[in-house]
Parts: sequence; structure tokens; C-alpha cells
Amino acid sequence: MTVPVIEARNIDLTFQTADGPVHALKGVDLTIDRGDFVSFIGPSGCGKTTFLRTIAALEVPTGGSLTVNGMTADAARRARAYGYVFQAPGLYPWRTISRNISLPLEIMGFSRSDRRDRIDQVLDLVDLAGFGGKYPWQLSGGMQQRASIARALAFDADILLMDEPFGALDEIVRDKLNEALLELWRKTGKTIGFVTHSIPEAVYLSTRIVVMSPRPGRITKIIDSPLPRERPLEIRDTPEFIALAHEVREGLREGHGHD
Ligand SMILES: Nc1ncnc2c1ncn2[C@@H]1O[C@H](COP(=O)(O)OP(=O)(O)OP(=O)(O)O)[C@@H](O)[C@H]1O
Repeated sequence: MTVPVIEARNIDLTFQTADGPVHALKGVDLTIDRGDFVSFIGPSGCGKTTFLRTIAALEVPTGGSLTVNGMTADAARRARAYGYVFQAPGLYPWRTISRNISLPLEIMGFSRSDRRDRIDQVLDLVDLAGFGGKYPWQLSGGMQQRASIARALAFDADILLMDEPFGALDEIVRDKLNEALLELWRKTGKTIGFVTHSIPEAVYLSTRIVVMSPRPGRITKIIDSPLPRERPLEIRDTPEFIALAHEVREGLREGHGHD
């Protein structure tokens, strides 16, 4: 049974700037169901980050309505409905990996023993068991990004919002992290919203691909993936994968039609 987790209806968001209004989002309608893996793809400035931030109550829409787990985005944020992973790992260099993961838990008032259990559990989930005592600078970029994912997972929110988390990594590391993320998603059943610029990444990871276009930022196409949930990397060489990538590319091209 599908259970809607995020429901956006006719969302508008206009930023007032010194150069005039910027229509970052216009008429965005989207339902994300529990356990979906939804990628947002589109050219720079089409509002992908703004939409993710709106779900996370980091931006307030100027029109439309948005619910997260049946609550307002702000109530959902206070109920710790989601973890947020930024493009850069954003780990404090003077704290060990464990103590970086611990920080939000400390702020939320988790007990010391609860924090210890959760840290062990999420380090294991992102395949960093044994690295908790290291400092961020002792880890590779990919490991640091896994640590930041662990931090977002630590309080066990059922929604994970990820803004281009692997954009700065080389392709081999990115492949590995894509595989690891899929595995984690299958194991935990979380609902994931994922911003990317990469067509293969969107196609490999998602159950639904949301294609956006700029000026004003809007959804031009939503593609439901026919690929199975179990996806070895080699799936990228199959005709189904290639056809889907083609469909996304066409969607991106159509969105540019007015340029
Ligand atoms: N706080 C802000 N104030 C004014 N304009 C903003 C603000 N945040 C974003 N914008 C503008 O809103 C539009 C959408 O930006 P957004 O960052 O959501 O796009 P994006 O699709 O995530 O782009 P990218 O792929 O480059 O990250 C852009 O034109 C951007 O300049």
C-alpha cells in the first residue's frame, strides 16, 4: 500500500532580491510515498535545492501547501522527521567521527549510552565500523561523505534528504557510494529525496525521477522507474537502463525548449 509522506500542492516560492523577484519554484505538485527514492534532476538554478530546503522547512513557500508525514514542514522538522545531507560533508575537524555523529544527538538530548549505541549502529550501516575514533582529515572524501550520511541517519528519521551528496567525488568512489546508498535504502526502507546533476546516478538510484526546468523552476516530467529494486552496477549496461536514461535526457531537453 502506498502511504504519502510528502505532499506538495502548487508550491510557489519567489525570492525578493535587489535585482527583482526570482521565481525559484512555480506550481510544484508532487507526492512522495513511503519508501520511495526520488531524485530531482535539472539544470543549475531550476530550484532543486530550494525544493529540498522547502521540504525541510529551511525555506517557506510563498504559495501552495506542503505536508510532511501529515504535518506542516515546520512541525515535521521539530518532530525530527528527516535527516539532511549537504553537498559538502561539513564535519568539525576538531571532533572525531563519532563525536561529529554524536553532536545532533547531544543537542536533541539523547543519553550517553543511547548515543553510543546509535553511533555504532550507523557507523556499521555506512561501513565505517572501526573509524569512529578518527578525525575527518584522516579519512578520504568518500569516507567523510559516508560519515555525514551516518550523522543524518543517527536519530533514525524515516526521511533522508540529500542535496548532491556525491557531486564532488570521483566517479569510482561515487559508484561505490551509490551502491552503498541503495543497499542502505533497501535495508532501512527510508524515504529518500536526492538532488543530482547526473543522469546515470538518478536512473541508477531512483524509483521516481523528477525532471525540473528553470525560469521559473518547475517540474516538467515525473518518470516512474521500471527497474527492479535490486540493482547491481551492471544494470547500467542493460537496454532498460539506457532507455530510461534517454527518457530523462529527452525530458531535460524539452524543459529547455523555451530558452
Ligand atoms: N536565498 C536566496 N535568495 C535569492 N535567490 C535565491 C536564494 N536561494 C536560491 N535562489 C535562486 O533561486 C533559483 C533556484 O536556486 P536553487 O539553488 O534551488 O537551484 P538548483 O536547481 O538547486 O541549482 P544548482 O543545481 O546550481 O544547485 C536560482 O535562480 C537561485 O539563484
